[in-house]
Amino acid sequence: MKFIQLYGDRGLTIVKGEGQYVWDISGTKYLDLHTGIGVAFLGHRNRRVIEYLSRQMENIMTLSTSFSTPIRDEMLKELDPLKPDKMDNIILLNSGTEAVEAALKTARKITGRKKIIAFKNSFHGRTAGSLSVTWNKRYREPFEPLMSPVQFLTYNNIDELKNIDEQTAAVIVEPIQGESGVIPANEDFMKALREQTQKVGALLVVDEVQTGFGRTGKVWAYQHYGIIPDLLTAGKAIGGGFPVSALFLPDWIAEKLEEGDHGSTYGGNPMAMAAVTAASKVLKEDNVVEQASIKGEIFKKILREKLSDLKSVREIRGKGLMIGIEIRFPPAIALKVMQDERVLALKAGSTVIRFLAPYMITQSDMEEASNAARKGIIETENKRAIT
Ligand SMILES: Cc1ncc(COP(=O)(O)O)c(C=O)c1O
Repeated sequence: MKFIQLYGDRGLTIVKGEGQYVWDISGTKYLDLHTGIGVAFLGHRNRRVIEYLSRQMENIMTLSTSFSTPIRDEMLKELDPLKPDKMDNIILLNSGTEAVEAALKTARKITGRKKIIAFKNSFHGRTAGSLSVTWNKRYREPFEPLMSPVQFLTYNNIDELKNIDEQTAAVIVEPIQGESGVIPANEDFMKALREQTQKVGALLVVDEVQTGFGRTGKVWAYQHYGIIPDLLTAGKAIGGGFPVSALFLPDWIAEKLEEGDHGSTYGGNPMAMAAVTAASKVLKEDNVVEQASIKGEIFKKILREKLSDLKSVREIRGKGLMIGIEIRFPPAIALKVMQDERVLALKAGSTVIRFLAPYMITQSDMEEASNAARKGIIETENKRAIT
């Protein structure tokens, strides 16, 4: 049997993770700012998550949501203070792309309209619906025709928002575009987007699969913008390492959904609910959101101190602990050098080194990551013969 490699192979065999670190098979320790593409924001093997998952495993591991079970009530109670504004309802699924599918289907059903608007450079997943609203043609075109009509507008361009009209069911937006290069939305743009969607009766879906659950220094990244969306998708960090995603909805939308409108065999399984319960407790008890905000500023400052003199560094940006270093070249060489220096990071877009750091990252970790990035970028410059 062979394993089909659909992601680039990093050439490492990892055998253990703890907090912000992972170890390879030879016992070498790495600072992990890759975190399974942003999943381990609460650290590897978070104690609370292990405690809740272990306890749940002793009771029951699988149960259809047709049956109630105590962990569901506990999860709802723990999530309540964290829920997005006015969104009292949740549908649990298993991956980010599934949450996006659920959002798009819900928008079409609620509005009775077909057209979806997304943005250039967006990434929302790789199943048919979410792929339809993902910008990169390389991911999308081999599988067309997909869901339609879909129109892509320019991110952060207020003029183009006039394309959102009475035919539009929903607009889906990442508050910070993650996969395409850690690109934050502007506040004016998000406000205008909220205004225009409200004006024409289109739903505003914020895709917070990557930005959500504290990473950007707010529980939800839309909270940086003084707006309230209609639907919110979450994934990655919300299960503390366990695969789970969610669609959050307000009453007025949830009331219109009926049995059979959506579903998933594994969605809302007891293990996932135990994981979300534990993750929600950690977020509150450990002041994760505040830590992400403060540490993000420190990390950016250290990165700027260590990297700003390099000719190929264009910008260091991001919110909280979602940080990108834009360079003038593809980041592959730099990422390899960093890995050799025992720091794992990931690429975003075609020229960005991305850090999705866990909240327990320390200042000395940040120094180490910045030093590794410096070495990686200098090596890239040398190989490209920049003077
Ligand atoms: C904003 C956003 N939406 C959706 C997805 C898809 O999530 P998943 O890979 O869990 O399906 C991602 C994954 O990176 C993402 O960043």
